[in-house]
Amino acid sequence: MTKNIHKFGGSSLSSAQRYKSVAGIILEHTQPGDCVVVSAAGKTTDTLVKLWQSYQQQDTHVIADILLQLNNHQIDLIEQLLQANTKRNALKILNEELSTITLLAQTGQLQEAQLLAHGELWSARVLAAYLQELNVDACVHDARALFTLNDGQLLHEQNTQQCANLIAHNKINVVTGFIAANTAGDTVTLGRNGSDYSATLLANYCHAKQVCIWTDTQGVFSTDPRKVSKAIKYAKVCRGQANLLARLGNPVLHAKTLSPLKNTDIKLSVRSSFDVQASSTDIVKEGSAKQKRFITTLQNIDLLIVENLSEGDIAHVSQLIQHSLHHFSQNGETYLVVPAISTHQVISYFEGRANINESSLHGCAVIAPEQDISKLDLLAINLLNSHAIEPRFAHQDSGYILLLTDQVIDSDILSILHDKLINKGQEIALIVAGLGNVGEVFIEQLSTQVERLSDDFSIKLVGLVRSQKMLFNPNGIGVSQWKTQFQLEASDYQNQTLLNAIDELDYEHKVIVDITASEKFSRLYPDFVEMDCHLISANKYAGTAPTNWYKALRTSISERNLHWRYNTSVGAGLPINFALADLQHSGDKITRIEGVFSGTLSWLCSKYDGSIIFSDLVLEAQKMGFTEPDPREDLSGRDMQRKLLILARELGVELNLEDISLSALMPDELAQGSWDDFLSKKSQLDSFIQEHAKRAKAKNSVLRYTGLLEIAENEVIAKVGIAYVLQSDVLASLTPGDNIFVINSKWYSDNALVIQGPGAGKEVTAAGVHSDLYWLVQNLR
Ligand SMILES: NC(=O)c1ccc[n+]([C@@H]2O[C@H](COP(=O)([O-])OP(=O)(O)OC[C@H]3O[C@@H](n4cnc5c(N)ncnc54)[C@H](O)[C@@H]3O)[C@@H](O)[C@H]2O)c1
Ligand SMILES: N[C@@H](CCO)C(=O)O
Repeated sequence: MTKNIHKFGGSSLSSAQRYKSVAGIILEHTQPGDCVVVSAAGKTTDTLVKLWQSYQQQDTHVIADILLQLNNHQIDLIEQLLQANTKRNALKILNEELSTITLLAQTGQLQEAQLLAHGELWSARVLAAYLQELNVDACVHDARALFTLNDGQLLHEQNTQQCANLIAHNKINVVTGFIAANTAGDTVTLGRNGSDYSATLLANYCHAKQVCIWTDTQGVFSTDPRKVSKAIKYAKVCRGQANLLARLGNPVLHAKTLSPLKNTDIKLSVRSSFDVQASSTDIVKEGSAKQKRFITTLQNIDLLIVENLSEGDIAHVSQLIQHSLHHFSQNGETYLVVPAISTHQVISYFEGRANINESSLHGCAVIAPEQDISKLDLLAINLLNSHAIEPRFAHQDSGYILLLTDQVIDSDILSILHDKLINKGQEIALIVAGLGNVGEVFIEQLSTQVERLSDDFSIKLVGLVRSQKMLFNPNGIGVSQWKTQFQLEASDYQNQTLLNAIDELDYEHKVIVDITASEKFSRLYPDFVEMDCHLISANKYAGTAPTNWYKALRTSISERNLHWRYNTSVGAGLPINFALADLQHSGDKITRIEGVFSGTLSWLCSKYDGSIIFSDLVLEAQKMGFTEPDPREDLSGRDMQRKLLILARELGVELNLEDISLSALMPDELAQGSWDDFLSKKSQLDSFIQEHAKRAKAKNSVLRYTGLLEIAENEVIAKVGIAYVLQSDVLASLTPGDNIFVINSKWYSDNALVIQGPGAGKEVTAAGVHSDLYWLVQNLR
């Protein structure tokens, strides 16, 4: 049974490498019976159109050149993808076909649709053959045997039957997009972007569950992401809005692509074949997704007034000019928005019923939930006016505003409009993992923060995650009663359950706040990023992961325009990362950071004077919420080593943890075993500390634990460890629990910049996580 239809466009098949990637996607995402619809490879259709034009002009030289170009491109693909007999066969057929085209061109018998059909025939054949070489049971279908039209109308019943007869249930069916046949058996095309249409038609005829359009964008965005970097990718868009978008200038989907889905449950997804891990946009039935805000631009259009415009006219004209059309009524007149290039054709079609009302217009359309339209209309006009753009024609209708102007809406204006019209009122879903010392306080402080940020965004807490249990409610969890709700409703935690729940969220933005101390949880970051989640981490594991993993994470975060904030991973709430970033942005070069970067070790060393045994102080620090869940992470120096690595990476220094030398503040053998094992041997720690304190005292010094990062031209020194500091040293009189960062740079060379203050503690850390949330939201504005 056919469950899924996958469609790959020309850009997804533009080279042998791209074919290989597509084959990889097919291997992973299809099952026997599924169909794979393909467009012509790369720019093949454009080249075939040029060939047709040259044929009409009888330009034999150009015809020969283009044929050579097509031949070379196909040979290149076949040579790189196929082997032995399959390759020889494919080359032979290609040679025969190109000879036939040459002959038909010479004898004046070339037919346009039949010529254009070659693009899809070639790509389907090569892909199917390549799949067979990979031992995939694949067959190829010429869609002219599946889709028949009579006088431009698809014969749905007949086509359903043809698909039932021909689509193989035990193979992967590779189907040519774009082409069909008429009742006489002649080739016809389904128009530009016809392959998307082929895919949804096929889904309808085969009663498939889902169509996936694999393309070169990651989905449907609030506006063109190439022009506006803050464009928001939506996880779900309902069909009504998708349809409106298609008619009002969004190039990702076309109105006719959506038509076969009407009155069906077929899900349509748009995803990137270039970034397979990126999440999709799903086009879902009305009511299954929230209404979103979009802005599209229009260029070079004419506005016609048409008498007695019927749905049949719209269908005919769209077919005629190969373009989605939008029409509306205003003051008793019916208007039709037409690409200026096609106006002449449209006017002739209407035989006197259509007149040009306005010509050579540009402009934009804002699509939004019904209740927002009036206020956005006014705001949009004011914004355009303030940039000296006076709309020549304006129309407000159900769910959209159309503003037609003399000037092109360039990316600068589009960004401003997007900021003010689309970026307001967005919803942010917050998932908080780790409800320990810091996590609890973070949630206690959350309602006041949500209120403070509510001017721009509506923030909803939708997920709470502990190591064993999780509570997830896409509509929001009551912040004040989260504990009771968690006790009553939390279910067992599993990574996949959490990932599925996040994937289903229909929010403009998703933020994972990781306040766990779990390495395992940090390993999910790439999955979160693939689902377009922003990250806030108090957890230090991702920031100190091996360089390759860390860099790959950073790359995919930046490719998706996401944010990752982790200020509390060093110095708790102290603004250390801000300061370093600021110095670097202002052209400074940091050469050295020295100090105490552990709240726990600062507190322990400053408090220890021999009157209370050291291990009791450790237990007290643990109780106060200073230590890591296992305080040996602090005592071993590992936690401070992590912080030094995070600082180094902030400064662009490529290090791994093992590059930072470390001496522990405890005997090595205490690192083994459970926390209880440690407690049973804690006297060893006490003797160890006693011994060091004695040695320090003998040198008129005190025991401290310090870190140093020194960045010279050819050398980086990075170390954390025990230090004996003179009584007169600033570190000797450090307030217990304080961190100190002594920063030297080009500008702070003799007199260092010093940042000092509490470096651990649940309140300051929770506040630091809120600061990260605040700045993340500012970045989204
Ligand atoms: N305490 C501080 O002063 C401070 C300061 C800066 C940064 N941090 C960092 O904040 C994080 C939390 O510190 P804390 O003091 O609140 O620790 P904590 O041990 O009190 O809390 C951590 C919580 O995370 C939960 N958890 C563990 N594994 C999990 C998983 N896989 N999924 C979901 N939840 C999981 C635990 O059950 C626990 O409730 C740590 O990474 C720590 O390094 C703490
Ligand atoms: N355990 C850590 C918490 C802050 O990262 C410390 O004491 O510094």
